[in-house]
Amino acid sequence: MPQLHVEHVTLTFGGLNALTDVSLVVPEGEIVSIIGPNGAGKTSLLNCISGFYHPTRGRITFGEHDLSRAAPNVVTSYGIARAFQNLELFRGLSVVENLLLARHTHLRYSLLDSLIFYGRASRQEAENRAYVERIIDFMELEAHRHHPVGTLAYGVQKRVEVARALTLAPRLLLLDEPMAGMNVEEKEDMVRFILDIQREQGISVVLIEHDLGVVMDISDRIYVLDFGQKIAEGTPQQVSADPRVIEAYTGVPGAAHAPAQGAGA
Ligand SMILES: Nc1ncnc2c1ncn2[C@@H]1O[C@H](COP(=O)(O)OP(=O)(O)OP(=O)(O)O)[C@@H](O)[C@H]1O
Repeated sequence: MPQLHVEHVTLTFGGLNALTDVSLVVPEGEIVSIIGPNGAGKTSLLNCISGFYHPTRGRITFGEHDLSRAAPNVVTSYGIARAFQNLELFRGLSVVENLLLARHTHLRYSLLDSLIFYGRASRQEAENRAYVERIIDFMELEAHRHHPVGTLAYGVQKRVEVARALTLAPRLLLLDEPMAGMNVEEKEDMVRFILDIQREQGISVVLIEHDLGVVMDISDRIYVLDFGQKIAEGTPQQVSADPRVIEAYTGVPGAAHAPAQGAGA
């Protein structure tokens, strides 16, 4: 499975550097979190990886693919899917319809294909439905499958958003604050799903999350951004003991003995 490499990426908007010389690696099958205070550049980095922004300088690769100038649909075709902070779902459509639509958009076959290769198109259609049903089972959405997404509890909608990304059969999943706005029970469920995605499906995960308790619990590796620069990286233990991280979160210089965990962002 390919690794993601972000190499010396700088992203500039007008005079502002949203990212300055940021490098990171996401090894196969690992959960890598990106944390940092508000405005640190986390979403900008995710936007660069997923093709919504292109780095001003630097390079991003996924296996043999260069993502630095790739459009979002091309990045998706390389096996990278993203679940969005603000849900990208059709609220009037049911869970099944949303997932089928996402899978169709990804695995498009033309009208001509459908006419000439009718058998192939209908077989593909049956496979799509079976695939979507497996994702529904995996994300425990059976009870909601025919409900319009807009009528579901917020925590369930976030789960559908992750399911939508999974229908693209990714090898790397980008999760932008998947637990924002959730209660404790919903967060525990989401943590379990993220761990299952990693362990059972072998999918690598890049996670942006403000709940540092969750981040410390489930990450293999953490990168810390502040004002667009990488200020620390390492295991949860290393990062939570790093004085630069504690200072970035608390604003207290040299507060080396204050616990970073639960500092909030
Ligand atoms: N499209 C844009 N145009 C101009 N500035 C932008 C744009 N996108 C992001 N920025 C700026 O880049 C900086 C980093 O923003 P970004 O949203 O990446 O931070 P973040 O760490 O994700 O913050 P948060 O935790 O609040 O979501 C901010 O100063 C932001 O205002």
